[in-house]
Amino acid sequence: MPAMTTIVHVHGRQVLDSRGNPTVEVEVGLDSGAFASAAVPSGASTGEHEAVELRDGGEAWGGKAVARAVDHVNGEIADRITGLDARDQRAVDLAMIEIDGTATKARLGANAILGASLATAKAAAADAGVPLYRWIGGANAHVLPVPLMNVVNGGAHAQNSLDFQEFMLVPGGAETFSEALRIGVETYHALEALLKERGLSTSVGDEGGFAPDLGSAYDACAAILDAAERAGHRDKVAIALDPATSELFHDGAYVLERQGGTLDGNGMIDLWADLADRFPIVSIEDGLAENDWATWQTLTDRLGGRLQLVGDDLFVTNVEFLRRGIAEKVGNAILVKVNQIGSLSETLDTIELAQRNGYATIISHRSGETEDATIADLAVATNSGQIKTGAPARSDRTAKYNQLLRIEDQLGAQAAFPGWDAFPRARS
Ligand SMILES: C=C(OP(=O)(O)O)C(=O)O
Ligand SMILES: [Mg+2]
Repeated sequence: MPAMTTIVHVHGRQVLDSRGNPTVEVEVGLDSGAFASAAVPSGASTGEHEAVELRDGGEAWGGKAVARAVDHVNGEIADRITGLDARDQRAVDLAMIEIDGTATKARLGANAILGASLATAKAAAADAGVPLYRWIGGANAHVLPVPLMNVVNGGAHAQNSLDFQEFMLVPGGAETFSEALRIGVETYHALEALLKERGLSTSVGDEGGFAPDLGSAYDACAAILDAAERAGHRDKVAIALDPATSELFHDGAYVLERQGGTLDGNGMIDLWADLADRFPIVSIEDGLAENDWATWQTLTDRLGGRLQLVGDDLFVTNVEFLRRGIAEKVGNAILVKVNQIGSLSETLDTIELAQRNGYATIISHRSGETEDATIADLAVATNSGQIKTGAPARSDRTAKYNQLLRIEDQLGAQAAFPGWDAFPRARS
């Protein structure tokens, strides 16, 4: 007899993401009547080795590749997973991976597979009558993440004078998630006032952070600290950077086009060391390019004892790349983006491998997002302790922050918040 959690309905459609580009949304319905949908995010500064999404640049409605992904959801994927038990997440994910038949999900599309994968988990949670974080994480899911809030944007996410992509505020001195969020928004608002006073632009980049024409990374870090000071939170915040340097790496050199100048790998390491000497920096993501593994080793050797060094493009949420990183002592943390690998089960495998090997895990959005807040639940489910989901403004980003506020409220006294403990290397 089929279980009440048998998948009886799978339907995909196009919806818009935060950049106004079409993306995939998938609905999954179960025999019990439980029902859920999930929408898939999309990056701009994508890693070369990410799972392949079927996506066209900017062609709203009728974008041919997204339409193909949707057709695959409504055709092959629906045919294959209808009749499976939604509680068997791995079986559902493996079935889709198998019929795709490629190493990178390029045939059916990582966006088609991920939409069905996440909607399956949400439908199963709905059927069980438990929150998604509890369904995915089980009895011990209780740690709210420290938010790495991207308040100054540059690089591929903005058209300003900053070569580096993200300057994030880290309110690790808070006692709770909601206090951290309050520190974040008050500093964000103070930063806006400060930029206005200096005659700088307060228009924003893709993730809602301001995109002013600041002169350099030094000026961006100083402006964030000035804003924190003005908001009365200077003693409770630190800074995290994501320079996304794969975007800057050309012919073996790092080309800082907007600021002028070119650095080699060791020059980049010197720059990070100098910035970390001058500012309270706790984390640097993609401080070197995705294929510059040898220099990454030097970076980790030099700065890994005192900084969180995060692989995003470097590891692409993929156990194979992370295994290499662990073996070669490269990096000490991994950015986790569900659409880089394309299924929930594989994402959980990567997180588990990282946690077992002492690598910190930061659950992350993409620069192209939707109102889907699954990553908020995923952060609590895995007790990751850190989340990266943009500025505390614009509803594609606040959807995640608001979901974390709900979870904190639901957990009540059970909710834990790691604060600076989430950054053990930066504390030593
Ligand atoms: C969120 C990021 O940007 P994107 O989604 O464009 O890769 C990132 O590089 O960490
Ligand atoms: Mg990144």
